Amino acid sequence: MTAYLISNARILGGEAADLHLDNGEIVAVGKNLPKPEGAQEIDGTDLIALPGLVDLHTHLREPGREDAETVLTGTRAAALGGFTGVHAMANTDPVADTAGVVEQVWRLGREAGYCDVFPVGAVTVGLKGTQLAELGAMADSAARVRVFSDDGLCVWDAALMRRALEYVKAFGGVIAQHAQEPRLTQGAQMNEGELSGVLGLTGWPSVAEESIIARDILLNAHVGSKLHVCHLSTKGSVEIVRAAKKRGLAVTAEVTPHHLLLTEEKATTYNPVFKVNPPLRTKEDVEAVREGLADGTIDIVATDHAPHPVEDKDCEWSAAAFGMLGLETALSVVQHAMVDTKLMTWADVADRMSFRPARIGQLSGHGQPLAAGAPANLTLVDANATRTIVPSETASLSRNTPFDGMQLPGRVVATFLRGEATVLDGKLAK
Ligand SMILES: NC(=O)N[C@@H](CC(=O)O)C(=O)O
Ligand SMILES: [Zn+2]
Ligand SMILES: [Zn+2]
Repeated sequence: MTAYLISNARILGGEAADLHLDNGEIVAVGKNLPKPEGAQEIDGTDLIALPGLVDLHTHLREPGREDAETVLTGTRAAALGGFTGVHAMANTDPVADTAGVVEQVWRLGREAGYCDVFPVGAVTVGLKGTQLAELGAMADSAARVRVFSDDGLCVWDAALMRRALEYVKAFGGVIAQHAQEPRLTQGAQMNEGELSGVLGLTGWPSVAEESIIARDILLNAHVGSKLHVCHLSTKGSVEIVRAAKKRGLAVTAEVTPHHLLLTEEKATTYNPVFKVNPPLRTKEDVEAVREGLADGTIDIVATDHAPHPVEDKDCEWSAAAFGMLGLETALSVVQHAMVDTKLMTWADVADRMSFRPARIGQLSGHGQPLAAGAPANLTLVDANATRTIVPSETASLSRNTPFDGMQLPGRVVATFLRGEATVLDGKLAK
């Protein structure tokens, strides 16, 4: 295995230091480290060293929709985005609701070798919302599942949600809820408001999200388990989570890069690339989720990378699939929305995109400080670079990025997974 000496990189955007990687670990971090024999040198001057990013919410589509994405292509996109660990959502075909399927996804990740893949287990059999899946068997499998979600669909039955929370408590698992009251969002196409009226698209009220979040926080307080809120998107949701945390109630929450940057006005284009679940909201909501992420009310950024093939997006708005790509643009969007606006530091970025998601996912080898003895999972970022997003340049099998043509700051220069380069010079290294 190649050893690396990365010289003069700014650790978490702070002071510059050298990093010596060997045998899958960070051997040393310090000033003027001697060059170890045979080590490959990387000039880290002006680059920021971050712990390998961890995504709690990725759709890799395999098994079942290999026309949209595979574990291989999705983890290549992840590595290019600076990630060393991704949680693969369960809404595949077959659904990841058994030990067999989660082990298959986990193994495909190991074989691909670009990024560790941590399968999320379905909460209910077939995502049907009626019967609990084999949560314990998935937890005990080789994939060691700790995060469970019916994402794409809400576990709307309160009794079932309660039982799921109770069940995972035994092994410290977490239920990640896609908070969407289904009766309030029937046929919904975009955010509910003045604009949805003007455009003639069925609206998706904020309260459909907020009512489930409030209910689940109370349910979880009753059970004493772990609740995580997926892709929170409204000002009201931020306020509910903030109030709950103030009361000492256990809840964690995520926001996507696109909800930190884009607003419902994108729907005026009628271009379904902007159609997503939950929908893009208002400027006021964007400000609130930014503030919530900055003050720690929202724990993490999660991409909700949701690849869809051209035929599911190249159609009229109401017929198109919900979802956007996110892995390769996440860090740039967060830099643009949060760092360049001075709302967060790079240390905060490390916290929200690596330390905390790893903690919520209960990963031992990821989300650790860049210090001697830690697994060498890290990424080097050139924050001074700018790039124009070109859909055809993605490593993903799909092209549905909402940032097409946008100029965004920052570029991932290198990514290391247990000391092995997955990305070098901004390109896949293997
Ligand atoms: N976010 C989306 O719009 N779509 C996701 C499902 C989801 O995250 O709810 C998908 O699987 O395509
Ligand atoms: Zn979802
Ligand atoms: Zn999702």
